[in-house]
Amino acid sequence: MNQSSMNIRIQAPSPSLLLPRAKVYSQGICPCIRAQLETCSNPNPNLLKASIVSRCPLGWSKTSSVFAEQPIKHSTPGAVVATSGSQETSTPAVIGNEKIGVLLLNLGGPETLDDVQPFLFNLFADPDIIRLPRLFRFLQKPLAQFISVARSSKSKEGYASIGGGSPLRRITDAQAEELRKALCDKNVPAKVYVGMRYWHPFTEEAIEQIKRDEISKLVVLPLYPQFSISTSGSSLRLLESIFREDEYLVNMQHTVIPSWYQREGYIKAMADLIQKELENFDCSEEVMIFFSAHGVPLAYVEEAGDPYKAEMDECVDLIMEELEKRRVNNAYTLAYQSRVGPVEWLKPYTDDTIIELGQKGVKSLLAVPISFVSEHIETLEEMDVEYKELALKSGIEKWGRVPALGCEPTFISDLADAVIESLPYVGAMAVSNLEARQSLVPLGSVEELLATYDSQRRELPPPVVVWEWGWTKSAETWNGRAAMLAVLVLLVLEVTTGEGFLHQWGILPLSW
Ligand SMILES: C=CC1=C(C)c2cc3[nH]c(cc4nc(cc5[nH]c(cc1n2)c(C)c5CCC(=O)O)C(CCC(=O)O)=C4C)c(C)c3C=C
Ligand SMILES: [Fe+2]
Repeated sequence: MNQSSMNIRIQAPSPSLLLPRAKVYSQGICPCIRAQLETCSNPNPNLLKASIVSRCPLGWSKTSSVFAEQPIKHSTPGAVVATSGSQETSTPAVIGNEKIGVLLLNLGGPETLDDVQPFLFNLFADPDIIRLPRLFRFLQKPLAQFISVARSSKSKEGYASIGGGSPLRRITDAQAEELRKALCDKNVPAKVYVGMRYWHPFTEEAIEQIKRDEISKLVVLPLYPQFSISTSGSSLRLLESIFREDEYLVNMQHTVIPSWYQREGYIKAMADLIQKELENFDCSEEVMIFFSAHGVPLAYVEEAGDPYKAEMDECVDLIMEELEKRRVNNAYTLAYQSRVGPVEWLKPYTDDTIIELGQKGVKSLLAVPISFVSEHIETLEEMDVEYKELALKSGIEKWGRVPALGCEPTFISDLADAVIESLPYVGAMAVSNLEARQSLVPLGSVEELLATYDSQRRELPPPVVVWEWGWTKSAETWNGRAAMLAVLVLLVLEVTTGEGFLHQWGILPLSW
């Protein structure tokens, strides 16, 4: 299922989070569809706009006109009453009667080595990372405990080598502050919050602060350029469950930006970084530009319909088009890194590709981390140490790496524009008045979005070792499941008691 097919689904609004489609506000409206829209009787023209724009045969892209027809009612320059400061202390930003908030969603990372195992537990306890068959959902936490304990020594080594913890919180906080300043400069004072999925500050903590600050309009912005069920999808699902159960939140005006990899500012910022890094090579035109994205298990894409790969391919094409406009015509390739466990992940794998490129005689490689906008363990350790070493062993003579975007000003300014452009789309989950509901455009929901990609929410082949022993498609029988259950119970007992026949026989893996 690709992005276009997602957009053409026009459904009755469900009482849920409101999702403007990223393409609507990033690409504007092309002349060839304007006529169609004018005659369109669809009650929710923005969804139609989005679908047509994404397939526009003219390849027409961004103009600033798309929202000119729908002025931001609450954004009155000069009506600024207060600006925001840090998450804990400041007065929320107010425009007119509205207090605007932006919630940045991210993964989170362990800040110390002691945090590594509980962080991994949170990650593996997420049903969007390991989705168990309904019958075995009760095993999610014991299994997460088992895997996190088994994997933590390997992970700790990685975090130790990058200074004893993840830099993610520090960088995300800095991005939040820069975004706040950029919004303020654009006359949209807002308070910016950080909500992490697996470590502090948890999404729940950010939401509590948002309530304390009495934010009245919230823009939810996952810090992942491309959408994946396992990243933005997981955070949005969590957020939706929090919203559904909370009287204040259910009535709060909000909107979500599900992905933004195609925004002009982001693409230009990536192209700037690549161009700058190419200058460090003697023969820059001979350098292979090597995009390396975090992988996901293949089943996410092939069975659950995760748009991640399609969005990644499109993102790389857009960056290369931008570079070509600047007369940078280097060869390029895309591969996927950081797989966990033995199931098949998106291919080609980064390590295999590096070896192949070396065999083909490529001498200079510029690695570009593409799925994430901060430095993290997988750029600082996996790319800068492991892949560099592999490349040099494989015959590549010169290795370079593009830094992650971090607080790069063009990028932050574009995020601020994305927030501002989404403001006309805010609406509440629980709008009882039908007329009011229809004025909220476009109406969508996390459920709708996820359902489009991940319609039956089937179990996914989990990315960890345990599953290889039996929870494969062919083993979806009662017998297979019963056998797995027995194995799992034994494993859980082994981990919790530290004793058992697997330890005695040396069968229990030492690391994951
Ligand atoms: C777009 C980015 C990411 C996708 C997609 C993603 C999927 C995914 N990840 C795991 C397992 C692990 N991820 C870990 C760390 C980690 N993952 C991402 C991003 C994506 N993950 C980031 C930025 C980080 C690093 C955070 C930091 O601390 O700096 C880890 C822990 C590290 C390790 O032990 O290797 C695991 C485990 C799965 C299974 C998955 C898809 C199903
Ligand atoms: Fe990951």
